[in-house]
Amino acid sequence: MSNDKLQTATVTSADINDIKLQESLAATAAQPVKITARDVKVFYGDNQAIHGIDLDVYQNEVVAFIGPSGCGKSTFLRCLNRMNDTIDICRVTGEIKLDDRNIYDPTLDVVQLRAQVGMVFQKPNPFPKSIYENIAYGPKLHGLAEKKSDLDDIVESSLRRAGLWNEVKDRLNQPGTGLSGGQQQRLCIARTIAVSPEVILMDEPCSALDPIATSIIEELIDELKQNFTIVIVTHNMQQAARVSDRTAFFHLGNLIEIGATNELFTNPKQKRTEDYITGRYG
Ligand SMILES: Nc1ncnc2c1ncn2[C@@H]1O[C@H](COP(=O)(O)OP(=O)(O)OP(=O)(O)O)[C@@H](O)[C@H]1O
Repeated sequence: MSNDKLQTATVTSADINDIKLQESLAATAAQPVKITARDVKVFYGDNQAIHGIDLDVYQNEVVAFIGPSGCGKSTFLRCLNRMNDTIDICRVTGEIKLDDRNIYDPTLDVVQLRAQVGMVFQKPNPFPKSIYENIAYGPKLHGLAEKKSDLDDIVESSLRRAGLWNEVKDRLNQPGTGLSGGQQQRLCIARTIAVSPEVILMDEPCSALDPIATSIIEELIDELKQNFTIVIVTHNMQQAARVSDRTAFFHLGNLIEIGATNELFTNPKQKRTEDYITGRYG
């Protein structure tokens, strides 16, 4: 929480200037809706963590979720690929659609959904396998490669797209866990990309990384949005300002405001948003 406070007070005009607002707004408006969430509520046992959220995510945009600790950012993010299913006491109501498909449809294949809507976690979590196998595992599971050469191609292209190929091409058989933290996180991004997702969810993907590794991931996010829709939870408002087209501010399980990132940071519509971004609470 104190971390929040440190970071909230210092979104500078330089950060804001980094945002290509006009481009991103035009791009966003022109894109179809990829994810539709309506009246989403989440309960952990008797405790309601999310209170009826409505939100659209457009194709090929980057949306950042910000808000104080415990406001429900991760909980809502995990709804988008049914990761909350893995928590016994968690119950989700409302409707979430990926394109036109209700992802809570009981006949839906959840493993397939999580390939379509991949996830990168706070702490890099490579499998205890080689770099090659970390990437190849998903495509093998989903039957995406018929021959070894197809698999090799997927491994190479995924590592290239995650900006890691040149650093690991000569050590593909070494353990993924032997890479640096930033490299491990890019390996996890490559692993996500390898099964051809449409959406990538990132839950504080840089919080365990140093500033250099963080800036590499942020640049990568900018490239990935050419091909993917990205939703990122971040505690770091400068990061939200740098990487996202739109920002959603959450508070106490409610979505208070969502808008173009520089609008939200420079001219928030809600008092609670303003108080948060100016560091009045964290
Ligand atoms: N597995 C769980 N079991 C029970 N309650 C949970 C669980 N995960 C989250 N919660 C509760 O749900 C609420 C929202 O938590 P969540 O982690 O989604 O917030 P957050 O905004 O992502 O927080 P942070 O920024 O600290 O990660 C909190 O009250 C939290 O205690």
